[in-house]
Amino acid sequence: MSSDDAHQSPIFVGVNGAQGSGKTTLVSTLAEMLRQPPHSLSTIVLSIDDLYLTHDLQSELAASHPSNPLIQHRGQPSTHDLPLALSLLSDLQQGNVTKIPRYDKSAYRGKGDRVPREEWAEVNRDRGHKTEVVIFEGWCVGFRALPREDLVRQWEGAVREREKGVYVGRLGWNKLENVDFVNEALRRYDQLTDQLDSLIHLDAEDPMFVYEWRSQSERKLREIKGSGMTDNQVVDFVNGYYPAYELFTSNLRRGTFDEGKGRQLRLVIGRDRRVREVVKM
Ligand SMILES: Nc1ncnc2c1ncn2[C@@H]1O[C@H](COP(=O)(O)OP(=O)(O)OP(=O)(O)O)[C@@H](O)[C@H]1O
Repeated sequence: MSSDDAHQSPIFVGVNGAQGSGKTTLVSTLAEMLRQPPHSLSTIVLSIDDLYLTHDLQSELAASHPSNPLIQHRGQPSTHDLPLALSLLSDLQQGNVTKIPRYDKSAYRGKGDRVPREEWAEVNRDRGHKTEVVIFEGWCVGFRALPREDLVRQWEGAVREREKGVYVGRLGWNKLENVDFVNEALRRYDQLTDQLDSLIHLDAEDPMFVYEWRSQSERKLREIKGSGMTDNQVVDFVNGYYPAYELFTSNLRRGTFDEGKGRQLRLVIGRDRRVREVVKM
């Protein structure tokens, strides 16, 4: 048997957390720990943000659904390149030499575009050091679509709350067909989620923290680089994502995997991003 035949598939660890919840900090620490003795595991970090559609394909998607504000820019399920993601995961699984896509969020004045392939990093070239752990992070990694009747029930509830003036989220401001489009697109992401061996969920005690966290990072950008979103721009920006947190977080809290205990870790974090509770599921 050749050494390639003996290749063992890497372990795929998903990391889900709202924007600004501390995913990058967690995954870089985790990757570094795994690379060091006594583990000494060849570990790569993959972000779903690097798998967004190219600028051209995103523009086509937006133009083909002009009345859906949720998909006019990158972010929601449907705005990632699933065929690219699936072929990448398959290559990693098989230990093939492959390149890791990269996305530049600053291209096209912040609209973003994929970086040319020649600039992607290559992995698995060295037969003796095949990837053993893949950490796959992103704000929607591990999310599962809702059965349509649940989606409709949640959306109707949000609309009723909005009419009574007690509503704090964003879901109820959207048309059902728009959130339905995202939910149906997410169903296709099962092909990615089903390849995960385990998932770490950074679960904000209150998902509304995301507005504050984003404001903090934009304020820092303004200080360092002289440009960054104002607080009002942050509210508009996060509004575009927020319905997904409302829809898909409770499902994730129940567990993303049907089978196998001990595959999911829920870290409940407070406003200061410190862990308040650890739940092994
Ligand atoms: N455990 C923690 N305790 C306190 N602060 C933290 C913790 N983890 C991260 N932070 C801080 O929170 C901020 C956001 O962290 P980070 O960039 O890791 O989040 P993120 O989820 O990757 O954000 P984004 O989705 O916007 O890329 C950073 O300033 C980081 O230093």
